Amino acid sequence: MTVTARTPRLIIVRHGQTEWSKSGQYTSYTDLPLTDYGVHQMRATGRMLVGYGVTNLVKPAELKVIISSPRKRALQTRDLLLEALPVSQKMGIRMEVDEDVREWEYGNYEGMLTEDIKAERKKKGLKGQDDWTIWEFGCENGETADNVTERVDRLIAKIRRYHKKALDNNEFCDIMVIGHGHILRCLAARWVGKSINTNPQFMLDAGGVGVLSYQHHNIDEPAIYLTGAFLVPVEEEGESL
Ligand SMILES: O=C(COP(=O)(O)O)[C@@H](O)[C@H](O)[C@H](O)[C@H](O)COP(=O)(O)O
Repeated sequence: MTVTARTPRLIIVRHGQTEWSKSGQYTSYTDLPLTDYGVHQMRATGRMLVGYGVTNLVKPAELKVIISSPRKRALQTRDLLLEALPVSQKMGIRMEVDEDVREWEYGNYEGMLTEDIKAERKKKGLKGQDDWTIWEFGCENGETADNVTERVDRLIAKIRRYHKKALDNNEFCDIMVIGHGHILRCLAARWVGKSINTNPQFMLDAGGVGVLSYQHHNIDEPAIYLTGAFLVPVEEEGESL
């Protein structure tokens, strides 16, 4: 009997807590490490996320690629997520670092809080004072929504190539992207073809995990999982527990 491999998934992980994710300061290129709590968070998340236990979301052999932001907080998160796995299981995972996963470039707003950005814009008489959002107005001397859309779409195209190959060959293919608050919310929006020029209204705390996939086992029907049923996939019904 041929087993149908589970529909490919994209696991998105925002890095664990940093001093600035805690305070709400915008952090793009500033290369902060995780706080002690952030380290604890991602170790605990790793034990839940990857392994061969019945409650693990991702089985190491099915995790084909991890694509990380080049920032220290993302790479540290990746290492902590995999820390409990034996080397032999880590070796089968392709590790990539991709500039397209770096955080939205905040330009003048690096290190600032939302309320300070609004005050600054008011002082300068810029559009979007009380109602500034990064989605609509972007950042002074930083990236616009269009800039970010271009690189997120390039990233999605790469992921879809891996996923399509797996679907064509009936192979399992989970991919994990480890990045940042804004870039991953953009990724989720673009995954289902939505514009990011308006706030996509997704929440993703530091240390948060989300799952994107495809409906009906069809690469042309990308979708976002709303529930945790992926923890006990129906495909595993026949497996001994
Ligand atoms: O800097 C951010 C994300 O980068 P990272 O910590 O590397 O994931 C932002 O998301 C900030 O955390 C920002 O302060 C936050 O988005 C506040 O937004 P809002 O609640 O809409 O004012």
